[in-house]
Amino acid sequence: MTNPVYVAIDTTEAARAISLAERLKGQVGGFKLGLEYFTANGPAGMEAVSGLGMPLFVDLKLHDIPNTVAAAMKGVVRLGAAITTIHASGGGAMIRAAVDAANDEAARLGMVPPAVVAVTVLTSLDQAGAEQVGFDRPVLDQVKRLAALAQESGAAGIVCSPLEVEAVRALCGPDFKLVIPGIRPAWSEAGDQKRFLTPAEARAKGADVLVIGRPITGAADPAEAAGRIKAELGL
Ligand SMILES: O=c1ccn([C@@H]2O[C@H](COP(=O)(O)O)[C@@H](O)[C@H]2O)c(=O)[nH]1
Repeated sequence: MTNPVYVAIDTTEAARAISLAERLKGQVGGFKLGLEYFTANGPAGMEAVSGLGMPLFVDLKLHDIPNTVAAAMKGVVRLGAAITTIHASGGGAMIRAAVDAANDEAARLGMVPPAVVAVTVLTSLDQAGAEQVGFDRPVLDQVKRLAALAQESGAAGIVCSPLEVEAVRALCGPDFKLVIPGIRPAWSEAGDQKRFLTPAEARAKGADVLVIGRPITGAADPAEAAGRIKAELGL
C-alpha cells in the first residue's frame, strides 16, 4: 500500500522545512506546504522542498473570483503540485475555473495536472463555529452539500474531517479523492482541531490522503513519530 500520509510542514523557516523533509522522506508519502511557508519563502522555497523528490501538496486554499483563482492556479501548477486546494464555498464557477486553469497550464507545460481538491468545512470548526459563519445546518450536511458541488464542478475531491468520510464516500463514489486533515494519534494533543480521529480510524473509514502536521513535526523525534503512525496504519 502507498503511504497515504502527507506531512504538513507548517513553518516560516526554509531551513527547518528542508531539514524536516529530509528526516521524514522515508516515513511519509508526501509533503504539504501551505500559506505560512509560501508567504515567507515564495516559489523558490517551495522548490527547495519539492527538489527532494517527494510528491508535493500545495495547500493555498484559493478563494476569490474565478478569474483571479484561475490565474493563481497557473502559478500553483508551475510549482509542480501533485495536490492543491481551493475553497468549495467560492462556488461552482470558481471551482470550474480552477480545474480548467490547472488542466490548461499543465497541458501547456507537458506536466501532469494537480488533483484540485475543494475544502468544505474547516476541521477547526465544530457545530457552533460552523453556525457562527452562517452554516445553519449540521456540519455533515454542509460538507455533503459542498462535496456534491465540488464534484459536479469538476474537482478531483474534497478536504473534510474524518468524521464525514463515510457519508461523502457513499455520496460521491470510490474515485472521488478524500483528503483528510484533523488526524490525531491517540498519543497526541488535539490543539485547534475540533473534528478529528486517529490515523487508523480515518483510514478504515476510507480516507485517501491523511494530512498530519504537529503530531509529527512537533514531536521530539519527528521521524520516530511518523514511524509510529506508519506502524498504526500497518505499513
Ligand atoms: O480543514 C482543514 C483544512 C486544512 N487543514 C490543514 O491541515 C494541516 C493540519 O495540521 P495539524 O498540525 O495536523 O493540525 C494544517 O496545515 C492545516 O492548514 C486543516 O487542518 N483543516
